[in-house]
Amino acid sequence: MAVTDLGELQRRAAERAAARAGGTDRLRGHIVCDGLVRIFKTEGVEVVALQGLDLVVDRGELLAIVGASGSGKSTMLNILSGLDVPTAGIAQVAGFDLLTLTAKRRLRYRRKVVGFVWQQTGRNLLPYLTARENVELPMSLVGRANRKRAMELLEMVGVAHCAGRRPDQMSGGEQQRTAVAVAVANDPEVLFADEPTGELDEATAADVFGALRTINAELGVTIVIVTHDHTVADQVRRTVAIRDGRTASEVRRTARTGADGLEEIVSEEYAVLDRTGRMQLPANFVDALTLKDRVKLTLEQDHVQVRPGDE
Ligand SMILES: Nc1ncnc2c1ncn2[C@@H]1O[C@H](COP(=O)(O)OP(=O)(O)OP(=O)(O)O)[C@@H](O)[C@H]1O
Repeated sequence: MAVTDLGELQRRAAERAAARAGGTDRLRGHIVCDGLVRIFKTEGVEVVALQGLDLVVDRGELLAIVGASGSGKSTMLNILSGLDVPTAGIAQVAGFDLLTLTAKRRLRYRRKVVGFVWQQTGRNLLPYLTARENVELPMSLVGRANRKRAMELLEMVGVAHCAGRRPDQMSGGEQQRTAVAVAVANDPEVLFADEPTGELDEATAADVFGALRTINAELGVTIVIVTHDHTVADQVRRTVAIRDGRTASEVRRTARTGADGLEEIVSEEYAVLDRTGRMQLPANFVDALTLKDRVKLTLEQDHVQVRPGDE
């Protein structure tokens, strides 16, 4: 799918999301993490996996979260998916407070409010069911099997031709696109995808990202893709980087009309400023000027200047 479609798809996603929410004023903060802390204790040793992570995702957004191995991505996703409970902080998704969920509400949350796509295709699909039956299964779990809808969803993600095939008769990319259809079978408000393209080559991965973008635009589902693959930034409008259990920076891509009248995509890098005014400089900025220990700050009329401190 041409990346220049991104602006149009995002506009459509926002419209659908607003329709679902009952107005544009209710779009803010579909997912909210505030000062999220998760400490693991093993054999007397404490590991701080999340140390005050802040994140706000609006309704209808398609967002990627990137970070190196060990940065806390899985820990965050486990909390947001209701599998784990944070040590401290705020975690809310679609109005559900994930720190105080009862067992009953947790089940409802996991069955109806959120959908998942995992890296391992085996975790997404049952091997002895066809693609269509796989999509129908979560529907029947809530008593709403609907063959026509299952076919529509398979069509939306571009794998209608696989409806009658079992996973072992499909390619890795087709399986993951089917997994996207399964994940939205019960019309969830939020979809979490954990390394959905981790086992695929680049071209096949692009098809899966295309399927996620279409679902985002057509159904207005808020989508969070978690990955260590930085090329995902080319596939979405907003990419948030996590470092050491904190949100460190983000890249936003916006469509602009250039001087030649053609739409162009512009990428801009942002740092996340927390409530106490802390921010982290991107590693490449620090390296480029060999900044260390102390930097000199000057407040200008409309910006803040950061210089090496030893000048
Ligand atoms: N159950 C656990 N017990 C102890 N430490 C843990 C546990 N889960 C995660 N950690 C630690 O927390 C930190 C963050 O881990 P996490 O799995 O969230 O990172 P990640 O970004 O998802 O990495 P990867 O991309 O390799 O999956 C790591 O230092 C990890 O060793």
